[in-house]
Amino acid sequence: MPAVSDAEDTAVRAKQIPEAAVARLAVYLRILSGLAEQGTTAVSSEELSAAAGVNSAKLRKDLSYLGSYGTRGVGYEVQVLVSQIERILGLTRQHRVAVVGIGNLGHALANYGGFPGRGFPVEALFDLDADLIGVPVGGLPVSHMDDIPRVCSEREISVGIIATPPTAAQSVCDRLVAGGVQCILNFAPVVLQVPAHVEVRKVDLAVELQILSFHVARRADSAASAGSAGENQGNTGLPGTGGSADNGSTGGGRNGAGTDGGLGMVVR
Ligand SMILES: NC(=O)c1ccc[n+]([C@@H]2O[C@H](COP(=O)([O-])OP(=O)(O)OC[C@H]3O[C@@H](n4cnc5c(N)ncnc54)[C@H](O)[C@@H]3O)[C@@H](O)[C@H]2O)c1
Repeated sequence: MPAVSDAEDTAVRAKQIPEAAVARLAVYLRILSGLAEQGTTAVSSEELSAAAGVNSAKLRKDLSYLGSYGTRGVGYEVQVLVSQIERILGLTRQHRVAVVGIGNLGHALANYGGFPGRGFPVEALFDLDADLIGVPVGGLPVSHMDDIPRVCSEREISVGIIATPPTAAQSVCDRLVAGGVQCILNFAPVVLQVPAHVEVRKVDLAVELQILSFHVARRADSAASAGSAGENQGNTGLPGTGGSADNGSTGGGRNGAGTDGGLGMVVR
């Protein structure tokens, strides 16, 4: 039987990982990278799960998708885990990013210094406002949106961030795809049509707020019903049942690595 290569093994494992676990792996990676920078060489599942805000059983399950089970009494080797997560998330190479729509949000994204260190250098900015073209934002001059296909192709951009009004988003998306962009992060509140080989993630902050609202309402309802049950049953004032440990979607502590890994992302 032919030997299975590392790349094939990673591809097989990657297919088995649920979307929610992928988001949590990104959170573990951020924590582990911080530990590695501090010179920490090993971490226990309890330490890592507490830092990520998930329970340790879920953490161990997530890491088992990588084939990583840790060593009893020692825990996980930080650097090994970093490499495994980077490989499964496809972070062993840089992903060049273009931001389209350099308004309020686009300015913030272009000026944010946290992307390059995580493997996502911002290499191109686009808008159609004549006052913005050629003006540097975050050290990079803004190009005209008509140049998206050419510039993205020349600079080998693989991720496009759309921060335009919703009416412009599809035409911007089409230009990004024409320029060879394979992943699109869409902040505009609109559903995009893309070819099958292109991945889209939609960031809808209003949806996130509505989910938070749902949990606050559910907590209040649970507290009210626990209160009335307490009155009826001579309850001694034990805490109500409101607010499960989950964040209401697919796992993680309320403040920790839930579906969106704390990134506020929702799949289109
Ligand atoms: N600002 C926020 O906090 C926020 C939060 C959530 C979602 N959003 C969404 O993000 C998007 C951007 O929001 P904003 O507040 O930055 O808007 P904005 O109006 O400040 O900026 C939009 C920018 O897009 C440019 N633009 C318009 N048409 C374009 C085109 N065809 N090609 C290239 N650029 C084009 C405009 O010139 C402008 O510079 C909107 O869809 C908004 O709904 C914004």
